[in-house]
Amino acid sequence: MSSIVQGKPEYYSVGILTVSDTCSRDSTKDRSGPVLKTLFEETSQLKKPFHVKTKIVKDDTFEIQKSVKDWCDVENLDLVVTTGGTGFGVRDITPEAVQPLFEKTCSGITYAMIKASLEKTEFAALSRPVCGIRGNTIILTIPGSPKGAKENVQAILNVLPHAIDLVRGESGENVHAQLRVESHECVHHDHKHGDKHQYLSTSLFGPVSQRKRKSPYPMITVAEALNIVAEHSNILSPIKVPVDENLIGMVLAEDVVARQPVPGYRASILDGYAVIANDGPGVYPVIGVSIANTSHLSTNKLQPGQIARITTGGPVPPGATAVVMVEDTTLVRASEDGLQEESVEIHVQVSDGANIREIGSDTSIGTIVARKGELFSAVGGEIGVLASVGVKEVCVYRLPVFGVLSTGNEVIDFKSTSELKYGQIFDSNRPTLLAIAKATGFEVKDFGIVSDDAKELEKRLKEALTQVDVLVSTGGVSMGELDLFKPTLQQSLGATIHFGRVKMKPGKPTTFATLPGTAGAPEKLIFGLPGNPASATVTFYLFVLPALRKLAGYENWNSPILQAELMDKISLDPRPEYHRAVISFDHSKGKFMATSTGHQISSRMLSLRSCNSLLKLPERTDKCKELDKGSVVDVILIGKLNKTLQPSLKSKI
Ligand SMILES: Nc1nc2c(c(=O)[nH]1)N[C@H]1C(S)=C(S)[C@@H](COP(=O)(O)OP(=O)(O)OC[C@H]3O[C@@H](n4cnc5c(N)ncnc54)[C@H](O)[C@@H]3O)O[C@H]1N2
Ligand code: MOO
Ligand SMILES: [Mg+2]
Repeated sequence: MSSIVQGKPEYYSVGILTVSDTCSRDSTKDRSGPVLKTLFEETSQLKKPFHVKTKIVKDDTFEIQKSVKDWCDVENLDLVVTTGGTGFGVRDITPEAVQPLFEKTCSGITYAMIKASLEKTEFAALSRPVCGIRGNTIILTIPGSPKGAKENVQAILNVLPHAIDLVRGESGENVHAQLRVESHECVHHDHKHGDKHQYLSTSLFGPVSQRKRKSPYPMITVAEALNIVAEHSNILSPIKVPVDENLIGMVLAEDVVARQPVPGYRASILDGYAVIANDGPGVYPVIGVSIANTSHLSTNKLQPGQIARITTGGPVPPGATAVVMVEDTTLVRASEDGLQEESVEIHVQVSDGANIREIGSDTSIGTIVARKGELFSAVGGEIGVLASVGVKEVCVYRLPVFGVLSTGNEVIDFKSTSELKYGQIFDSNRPTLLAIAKATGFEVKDFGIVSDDAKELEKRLKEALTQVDVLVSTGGVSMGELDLFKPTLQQSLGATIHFGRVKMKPGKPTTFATLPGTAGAPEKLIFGLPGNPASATVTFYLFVLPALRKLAGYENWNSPILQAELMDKISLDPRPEYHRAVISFDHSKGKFMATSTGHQISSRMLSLRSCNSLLKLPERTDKCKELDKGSVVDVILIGKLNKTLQPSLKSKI
């Protein structure tokens, strides 16, 4: 079987890094970045297209180095161009920050740029560009003025493609070989079924024989990954919405002040008689009625020696100073028809104000009834508070909309067929993530299943990204030749991948990227979760859900952590493990108890059945290979506490 498909890479990837304190504060001030972007993009019509991404950093050595290193080491861009910070100013440190990152210097390119600039102005002598190579990336540091920047790049534009080809390791022979293979259609035959899959992917991102055999993504810790996600999960802008049950799960973006008191009138707390407390016990005529709606108020101001019938919530008639409950009275005389009370005996002495809710005694005018940052919890009380003071609309942070997408040639919608062909598998990730969205109250859009085809994937990702704030894809993020998610993000979408591997089990190849929003829209967050079902679910809870909560303005965006005692011993994994478990509060012991959902292989969907928590287990060491029964571990609560556990239950879960 010839599965090797050749094809020259279709893009030159370029990162333009604007280095400027001013532009980092206000990106609209950046002129050289956009000028360079246009220059490269226009040039792309001449040869292979340049795919350009841009970023702005402060005049800060660490920030400059981090961005350049990410683009070289993680994203493997072909070219990194910094603009700014190459002059004689005190804050100009770009050459000093970048030069230590070079593995080779490119004095010819530096010379060509300076020479071209000097031909325009002698002040070009005051620029200090340095150019070099790191890994497979060429790095140029050029001036910050749009004119100077453009001249510098124009001076070397013709030689750049060839320079990049050489740095990529493409000898002339190689290029010819690629051209030869490109003229053939490259088709892989599935022997079992005779299906044809065109491996367009590999022709976009290079032949499988030249794939990386080590992941270029450093393995970062979960804490580091969470920090990166949090850094990019910026609260969305506020919107005005009606006060109703749809507010559940939203966070207030303003303080809300009561503009009317509760109660708005002096209200009775009991069913009984409005009295003048000083009158004391005795027999009194019932001169009127007040039931809980002013339209039924039929009493004038009470005079001493008079009482009025009243219901709970009824307005206390003027002149009355207290209410006596009906149980503390007896009927003395009824009307002739026997239907009405004419006089009643009051048996008790009450004090002034007894059983009356004064105006504003529950909520006075001017009280802050809800604070900015407050969450409309599932308990619902906050909505009732607003309704009680007649607030009809409030400003809340917009809830993020996220999209869900499964990838994989073998992944089949379980609703589309009941019979799988050899090698196929039902898509369990999408239904799981859609269900989590429902349970957590976030709006989700379903973008279906995409085959392992780079062009299809690119199309679907682009389409999805126009409709969502956060995109969650599963599958295709590891080391296989059809794992196209990362290269598609980087090379076709121009997204920045912030991490591509996390030290955790399950979820090692978890990927997080961002794409700048257009026309002032917020940055789009993109999560590439591993295809294995347990990995996709765990990483959604660990990384995506907190991000959604943070975008929605939650102050506590992480899932709650409890401590629980293990009901059985558990072997440890070489990676820190997020072990699916059921926890329950044991009232006799006064603590949470935890039991495993069984075999934890990442493909086993059943490890999530009944699961309400993830045990945070440490990585295995020579000293500690397992945790004994009775050990206490941190537990991330992801579900409800609705099970009572006995040890014997474990095998039945
Ligand atoms: N050489 C290496 N191979 C793998 C590594 C590695 O480090 N080096 N990592 C392994 C780990 S860990 C994981 S996790 C998986 C992640 O795989 P991908 O994200 O690339 O996902 P796929 O290859 O597309 O699929 C993996 C697995 O999951 C099944 N799958 C995919 N999507 C779904 C779905 N929607 N519903 C149900 N099942 C799904 C798919 O059929 C595969 O069996 O990579 C390891 N490999
Ligand atoms: O890290 Mo992978 O998610 O184990 O199976
Ligand atoms: Mg894979």
